Amino acid sequence: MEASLHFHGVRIPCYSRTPRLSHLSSKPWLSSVASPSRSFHAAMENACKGGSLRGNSEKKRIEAVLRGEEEEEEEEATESHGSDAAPFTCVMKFGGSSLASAERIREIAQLIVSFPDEKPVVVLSAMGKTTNNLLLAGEKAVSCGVSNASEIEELSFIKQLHLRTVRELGIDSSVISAHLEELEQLLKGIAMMKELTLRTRDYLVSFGECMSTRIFAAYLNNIGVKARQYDAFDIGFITTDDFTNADILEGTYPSVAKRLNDDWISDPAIPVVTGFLGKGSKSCAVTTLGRGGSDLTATTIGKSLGLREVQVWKDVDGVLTCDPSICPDAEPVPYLTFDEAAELAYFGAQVLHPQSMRPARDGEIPVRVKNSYNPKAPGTLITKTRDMSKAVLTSIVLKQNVTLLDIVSTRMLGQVGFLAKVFSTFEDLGISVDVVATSEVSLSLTLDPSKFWSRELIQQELDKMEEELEKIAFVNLLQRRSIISLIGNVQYSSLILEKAFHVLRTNQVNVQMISQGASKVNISLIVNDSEAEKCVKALHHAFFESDDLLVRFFSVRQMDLQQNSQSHPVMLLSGPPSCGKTSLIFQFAFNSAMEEAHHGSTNGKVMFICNRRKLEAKPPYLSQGVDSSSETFQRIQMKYVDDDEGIKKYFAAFHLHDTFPVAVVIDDFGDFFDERSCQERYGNPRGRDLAMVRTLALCHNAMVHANETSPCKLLLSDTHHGDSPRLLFIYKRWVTTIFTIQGDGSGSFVLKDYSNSGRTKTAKYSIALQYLFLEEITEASE
Ligand SMILES: Nc1ncnc2c1ncn2[C@@H]1O[C@H](COP(=O)(O)OP(=O)(O)O)[C@@H](O)[C@H]1O
Ligand SMILES: N[C@@H](CC(=O)OP(=O)(O)O)C(=O)O
Repeated sequence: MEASLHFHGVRIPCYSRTPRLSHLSSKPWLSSVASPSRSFHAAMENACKGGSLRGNSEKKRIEAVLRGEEEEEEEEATESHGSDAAPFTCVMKFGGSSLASAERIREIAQLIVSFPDEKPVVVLSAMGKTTNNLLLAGEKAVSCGVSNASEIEELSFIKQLHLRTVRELGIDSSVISAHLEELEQLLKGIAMMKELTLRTRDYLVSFGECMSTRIFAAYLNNIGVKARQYDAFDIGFITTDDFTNADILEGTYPSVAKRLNDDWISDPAIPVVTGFLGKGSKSCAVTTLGRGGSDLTATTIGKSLGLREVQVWKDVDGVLTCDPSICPDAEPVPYLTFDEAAELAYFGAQVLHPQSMRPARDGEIPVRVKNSYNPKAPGTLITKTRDMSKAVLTSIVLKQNVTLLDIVSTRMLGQVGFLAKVFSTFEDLGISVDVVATSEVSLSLTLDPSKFWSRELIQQELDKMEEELEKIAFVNLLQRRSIISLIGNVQYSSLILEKAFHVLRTNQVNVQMISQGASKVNISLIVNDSEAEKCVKALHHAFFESDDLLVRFFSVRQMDLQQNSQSHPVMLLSGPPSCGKTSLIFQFAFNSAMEEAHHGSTNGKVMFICNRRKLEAKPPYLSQGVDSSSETFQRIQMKYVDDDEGIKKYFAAFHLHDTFPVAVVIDDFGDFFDERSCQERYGNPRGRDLAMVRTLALCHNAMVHANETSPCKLLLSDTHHGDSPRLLFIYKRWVTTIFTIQGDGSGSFVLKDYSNSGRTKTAKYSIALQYLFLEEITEASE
């Protein structure tokens, strides 16, 4: 008899945040992508003297703003921000890695079309490595001389890439030819001026996004998907004037909403918007939002339109447990909160822009990080809250080349205002601080080496800072340090730290500073740069890669559930009566099913074989935090059998299955073998042993067969009544891993795993109030 466990499914949170358009303009705001004069003079005038904005419509708007007509426009825009018409459903942002060639552009266009229910706003970065090439070209132009500017290698790369792409996509090259010409003129201008100001640098890099969006919109139109290109600086992205690192200003939200909504209403077309770019509120020049800033463009549009979701399409399966270039085995993190994602990005994970979570958090717009190379992978969903009860460690992030500062007050203990003085010095010098640990008279902190990845702290700034601080304190500046951030549930900080310090001690690394932020999601450890990567690898291995079978018996955060090594296909859990074995193996089944769900498998099932009567009399206790309405339960198939024949039948037909379960769990395996009937069947006083051995051999063969196709584990539980597991000698032949349970005399139980060579892992747990409580996990050398 086979049955499925039926629980109520989890409802996916639905954010119905329809923008309200109460006051629709009858006069459509016609989009204008007219090119200004593309001459050298125009380019330099724009970049160097303050123009920087392409298009007459833009100039008119700026004049209107300067004439004080801005408020009226903002008011109108605010009204339009809140209407009931909802032309758009989501933002789809594609980074440079997703747009590296004509072939990739075709795939992305198909990907967009493959979601017929979505009405997206598309946000694009520059193609491939174009931004880097533009920056390099600009730097070379400073010193190469005007006559050589056209020959700059990176300019040729950019031209070749874009011209080849339009040719291969069958688009008229006129969509980008004016930009390519202007770009060359601009580089000549830089060569003539022999300088590259931050303002010019922003204007220079803006060509990347301006061209990619024009190509993409033209291609969509070519394949019959109506699209309209937008330069962000043309549709209301107003920023501070911090060139290379500008901040979005509040006025952006209503302006962008109005422009996109109005255009849609007058002439529906998929908007294709430049990521990364804005317009300085004072200078009216093109600004950029810091490297990787298209993510911020995407979430800003999401908030501005109150959309259901922002999708950020990358070249990885979501936010990973670590930078894959350091840990190739890094795994996707299925769920994150905005706080975790922001902390992760701020502390150096290149996958998201550090500021990009702010609009999403403010507007409560879920962000989904997906892989454009592998759209079926579930990716990472970032929301305001998630179930943290299961979360221990989410991800490990490394930020290198950090400066550590030890500051000790020169005055007596208890000096009032010491910290205030120190921080006002940083404020005066415009230096931002990352990690802080303090006592009343001393302070250790790290300085942000590159404010949002664009600005390096230069030696003069450090000297000045030292000089100022030495007026009130002894200062010790330590460079080339790294911050290792452990992002996770700081409620389990003792557990995290215990494990982390064990790893660091084993690797003979001394931690120079440690800080647990108020964010409740981050513990930062400071180590020497030279040791940092080694530490991160070891920590990642310990937290995410270790073959930690023991944790599978308890409620754990999804990411702790790494694929078990195939060296443990058959396992036995042996313990005394009433020690919670059924609960432990049920949790194991649940965790295996959950892992399948998070790996995106649709058909991964777990088979739970047991005696129905016994299960109903003593149902398993779930660990606290396991959601009993979870859809994961539907992946667990119950198979009720009465005796060993039932088990044998199941495994005898195992090879006939098209797909195999990811795990088979058998509760109270030994109890299925009745002494007397086995003796009669085999005509042998040791009939029961014989029956068990034969069934185990069958089980083992079935596992070997299944594992040739896909990973499949078998977990048996059995009861022992003494110090050693009953019939251990029989099991030993067929079972690869044995877990034993013993009472510890104080009401708790101790579960031991001997499978890690040289080390014994022990989990202490108890059963109270109908829950299974994991008290601690310890590891000791044998
Ligand atoms: N924790 C992490 N999770 C995912 N990716 C990371 C992480 N840390 C660093 N990365 C790197 O970030 C890259 C994805 O970001 P990015 O290159 O900016 O994508 P795109 O160009 O599509 O915007 C990945 O290729 C990966 O190498
Ligand atoms: N093109 C810009 C902006 C951006 O967001 O790029 P990407 O999404 O490819 O990281 C950069 O390289 O910084």
